[in-house]
Amino acid sequence: MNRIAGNGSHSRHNYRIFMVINSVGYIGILVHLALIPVFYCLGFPGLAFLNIAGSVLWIGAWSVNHQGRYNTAILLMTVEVISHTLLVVPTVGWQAGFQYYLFAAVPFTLFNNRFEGKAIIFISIAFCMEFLLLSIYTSDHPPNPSLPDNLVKLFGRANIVIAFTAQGVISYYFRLASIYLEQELEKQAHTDPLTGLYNRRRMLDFLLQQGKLAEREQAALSVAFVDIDHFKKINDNYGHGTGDQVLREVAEFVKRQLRKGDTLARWGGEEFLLLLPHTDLDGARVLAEKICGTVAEHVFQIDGKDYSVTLTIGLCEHRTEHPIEKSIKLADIALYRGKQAGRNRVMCYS
Ligand SMILES: Nc1nc2c(ncn2[C@@H]2O[C@H](COP(=O)(O)OP(=O)(O)OP(=O)(O)O)[C@@H](O)[C@H]2O)c(=O)[nH]1
Repeated sequence: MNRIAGNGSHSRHNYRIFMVINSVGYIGILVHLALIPVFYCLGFPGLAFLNIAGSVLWIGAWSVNHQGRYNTAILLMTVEVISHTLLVVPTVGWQAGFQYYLFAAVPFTLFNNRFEGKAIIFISIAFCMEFLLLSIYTSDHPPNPSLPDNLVKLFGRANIVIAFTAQGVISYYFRLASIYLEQELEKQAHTDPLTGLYNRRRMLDFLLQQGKLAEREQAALSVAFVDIDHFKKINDNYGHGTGDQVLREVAEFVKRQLRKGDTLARWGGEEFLLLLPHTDLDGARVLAEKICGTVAEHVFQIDGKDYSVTLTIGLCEHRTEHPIEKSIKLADIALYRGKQAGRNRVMCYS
């Protein structure tokens, strides 16, 4: 179980499971506690006792949920709903509507990630069979004669409202979970997992967008390749893990020096691409010099050891009569020339 121990908090993945059990748990506890005196006063001590047992199970489920034992909580709640409806519906009658809780129980059990495939189908069919059997054996019978008609109607309507509320709570958290997963997938498709920067695919979208915008507004736009010098040596001398960490640290360090509208992406390997809207070549050069200088002076601390790196930056101002792909190529040529000229420098394409 993926629980963050110690402070009673739950990992984001399990948070929704925790919340749905917690919310449904409050409903279950309140309803069962409220029904104890009701059934007792109506002369059904057996049903009052059943609600005491039900309350104990719901409180138990609520409590184990707070300990991070979500599957146990779901199991306790499911057992309670099945046995409770099985005993109450034949006693008070179909019209009192206690069978509606079986509808909410089906999606609820699907939250239990221990159940898969066949188990889910079996459990769903079991709920359906119970509902059908209760319908066959009780729906044609009049309500229990010891219960006043008005009370049976009140039970029937209250149970519909409560079962719908429980269903709503469960659906709401299902929805949150699926929205969260969609966002996660989208983020993963656009993000470089090592540095957390945009990946090449997303950067291409930005480049095309900004290229069109620059053309429409006749605004300046610059692109720059930022490349770590002799990065292979870092890998060879200190290992791939340190190389990864250097990549992360450099990415973070460069990102901190950018303006809000600038975009930095990992283009591949030890190479980053920088997109600078509303920036002409002079402005881009000033920024690139600053980045180059600060990185060269900075000491990166990784696992208690000091590392220094330098960058070579190849710059190009985008000309709107060309496609943006051409500017990327020209910035790459500038980078190559910078490397040839001795590295640790900014080279502009001219
Ligand atoms: N640790 C790590 N290394 C990577 C990653 N991606 C690429 N590399 C390494 O980066 C190195 C790039 O080497 P080269 O292309 O020769 O460039 P360089 O050593 O930086 O030399 P110059 O760019 O010419 O200064 C290779 O050794 C790749 O294996 C990565 O994600 N993590």
